[in-house]
Amino acid sequence: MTTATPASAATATAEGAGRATGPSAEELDGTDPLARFRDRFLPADGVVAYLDGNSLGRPLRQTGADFADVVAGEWGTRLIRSWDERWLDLPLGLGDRIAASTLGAAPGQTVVADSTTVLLYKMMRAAVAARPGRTRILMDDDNFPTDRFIAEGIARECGLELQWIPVDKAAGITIDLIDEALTAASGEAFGDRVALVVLSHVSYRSGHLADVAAITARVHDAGALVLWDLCHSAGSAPIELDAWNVDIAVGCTYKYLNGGPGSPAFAYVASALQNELDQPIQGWMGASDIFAMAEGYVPAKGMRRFISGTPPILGMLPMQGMLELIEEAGMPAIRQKSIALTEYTIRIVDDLLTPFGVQVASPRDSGERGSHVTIRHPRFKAVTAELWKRGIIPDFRNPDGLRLGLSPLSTSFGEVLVAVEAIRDILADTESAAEAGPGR
Ligand SMILES: Cc1ncc(COP(=O)(O)O)c(C=O)c1O
Ligand SMILES: Nc1c(O)cccc1C(=O)C[C@H](N)C(=O)O
Repeated sequence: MTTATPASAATATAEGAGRATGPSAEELDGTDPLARFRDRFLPADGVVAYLDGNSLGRPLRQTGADFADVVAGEWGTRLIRSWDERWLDLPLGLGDRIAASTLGAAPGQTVVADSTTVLLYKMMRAAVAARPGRTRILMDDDNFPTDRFIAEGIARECGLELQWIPVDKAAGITIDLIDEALTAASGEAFGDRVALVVLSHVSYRSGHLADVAAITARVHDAGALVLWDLCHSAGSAPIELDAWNVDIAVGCTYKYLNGGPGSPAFAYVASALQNELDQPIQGWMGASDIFAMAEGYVPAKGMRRFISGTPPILGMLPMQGMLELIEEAGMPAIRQKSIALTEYTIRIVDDLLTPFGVQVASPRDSGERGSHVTIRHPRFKAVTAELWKRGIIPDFRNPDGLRLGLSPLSTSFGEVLVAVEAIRDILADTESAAEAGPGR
């Protein structure tokens, strides 16, 4: 049976908390201009607080019906004709829609295809080949494992060096760190050994938000290309790829774009660079004339060349519903809600959890923070397991980080309060159990 939605269940317990330093969860939910969107998501049985939309966004209520329509219509009735009628254009059409609503990018520069990992490989491999003679890839040492592993593989495959940028886990990636790394990679001119720099816009661990425009400009001063991983920012933080002069970006669609488990990723390549990049997985769907069945691969002009095989059309369905919500709400309002959620989270963590020795690992300045707040405590692995039993779902990241993921369109302030109060109670219980000693 489906119980109350997380938002309403959580709001009921919000009374009073946090009043000393700011509005309560109940007041914040009551005045939230985006509150109406919460009801557009499917309620989850037994879940009282879902704070993991930065790993897997929630499904929309409409998603089941959208699938049924496609199965009966485009697939079931139009059958193979749907490729000509809509599907062949979908990777680029949907890419343009993501670009307009969330990436600050003009049409013709974004494609939806493959997993994030595969697109990262294709883009990194193409980028290093476009800077012949340069021998290094630079990447921060706290980047997400898949980014690191792909770069390690490409370095091995192409005989390049992978130079790690050592990041301060709290301060994230800064312009000073980039300057130091590029200086260390200089031969005759600033950073002239570097082919490609790969960074994440929002750190999956700390939630630190990088200054993309400034860092990109610095990388360009060195004559290198930059690839930004947007997994943790697309749909939750403002992005202006064209204005920031970004070369290449890749992001997933199952977090804040709510595309569902394994939904295909997107890649952006600035127009001026597209025909210079040769991607390594040369499949027929990226060829200049798909149905010519010709001998020899000739890449399509523009973004189509980054497609390899048949695109996962069904996997592109749920995100289309979510893009409608994002278009309706607008990214400025989404960012405002994200900031309000993370500020409230930090306020009540300070109020309720610092007495237990919990530390905030995310930046305290909202201008430097994405949409999740990571808090640290040595007992958080066990605390997370207990929270999950109670229907409160954040996630744990080694060695001691509990991530509170706040999805602006689906998370309520009440959910945050319920979670933080539960963390306090569990820490208090385990502390008193420890004091009582063994045998209790
Ligand atoms: C920064 C970042 N890059 C990449 C990925 C994942 O890649 P894939 O979608 O291929 O699993 C994630 C999350 O899973 C991520 O957080
Ligand atoms: N992509 C994931 C998956 O397939 C299973 C479990 C979790 C994930 C995640 O998204 C992890 C996430 N990117 C992270 O930031 O840790």
